[in-house]
Amino acid sequence: MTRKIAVITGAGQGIGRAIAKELAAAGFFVAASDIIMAAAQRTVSEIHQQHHQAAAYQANVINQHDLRDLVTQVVTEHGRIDVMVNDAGIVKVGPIEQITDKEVDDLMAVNVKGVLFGIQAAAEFMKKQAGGGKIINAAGLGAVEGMPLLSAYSASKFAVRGLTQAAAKELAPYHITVNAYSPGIVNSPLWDLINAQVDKLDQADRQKMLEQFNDRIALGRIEEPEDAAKLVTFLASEGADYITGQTITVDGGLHMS
Ligand SMILES: NC(=O)c1ccc[n+]([C@@H]2O[C@H](COP(=O)([O-])OP(=O)(O)OC[C@H]3O[C@@H](n4cnc5c(N)ncnc54)[C@H](O)[C@@H]3O)[C@@H](O)[C@H]2O)c1
Repeated sequence: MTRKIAVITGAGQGIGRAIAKELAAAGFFVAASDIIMAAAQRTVSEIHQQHHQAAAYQANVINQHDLRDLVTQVVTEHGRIDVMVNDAGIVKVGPIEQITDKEVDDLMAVNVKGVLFGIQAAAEFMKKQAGGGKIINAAGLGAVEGMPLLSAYSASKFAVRGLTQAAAKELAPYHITVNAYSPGIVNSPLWDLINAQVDKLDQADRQKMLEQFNDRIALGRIEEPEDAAKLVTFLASEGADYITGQTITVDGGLHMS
């Protein structure tokens, strides 16, 4: 059987890195991309140390042509693309009245346009190949529940749900499934960044922020990147062939639908 090919954005650290390693361990060739090439290369070294297959690529997801070039290069080198994981994302914490025009633009560019451009780049090739493909997007708690002090971030993640549903309907005739994974509070550099931003808030806002998370994780522990990566690996597998348009929560019971 030929090896399946997976492309991952934001693979340099955190959840994206865990996804890259899990998919490689599951037998995929992994194209690990990140805006920071050295970070993508570190992930690839770790995959090679485990005797699995991967290569590093540089791509900034806010640029449509970067994602087109990335997927084109992978398809040129490996003949196809079976899975596209649009993981890259950023966050901004703060009171709604203080969010700047630029911060909103940055959030929307990475979290929304980055996912849209990734879907476009993958769909172009998946439509033409036998067997279609699987597109998997990063959502998050902010995609299922609007959160105070994370308003623009929540808006960007709600948009990912909308994109996931629209693309799933549009691409279904081509045997392409589109789903999203929705982690909770993950032990990753992004969460460290949220904590650093929370520390700068005034006392009342800090309290508001912490109350929405504290004691809410039913399983009683913070999420590890591997917890989310295992869901993505399932969504990338044949076991998920009949699942599309879904935003699936993996958060230890933080949000219950
Ligand atoms: N950490 C959490 O608690 C959490 C919770 C829910 C959802 N998420 C989502 O999961 C995804 C990954 O989160 P994480 O915690 O691993 O974040 P992270 O900050 O640890 O890692 C994100 C990676 O994306 C890369 N990146 C950032 N901007 C980019 C760009 N423009 N182009 C390409 N790469 C870029 C970074 O270099 C980094 O390697 C994000 O979409 C995030 O919103 C995270």
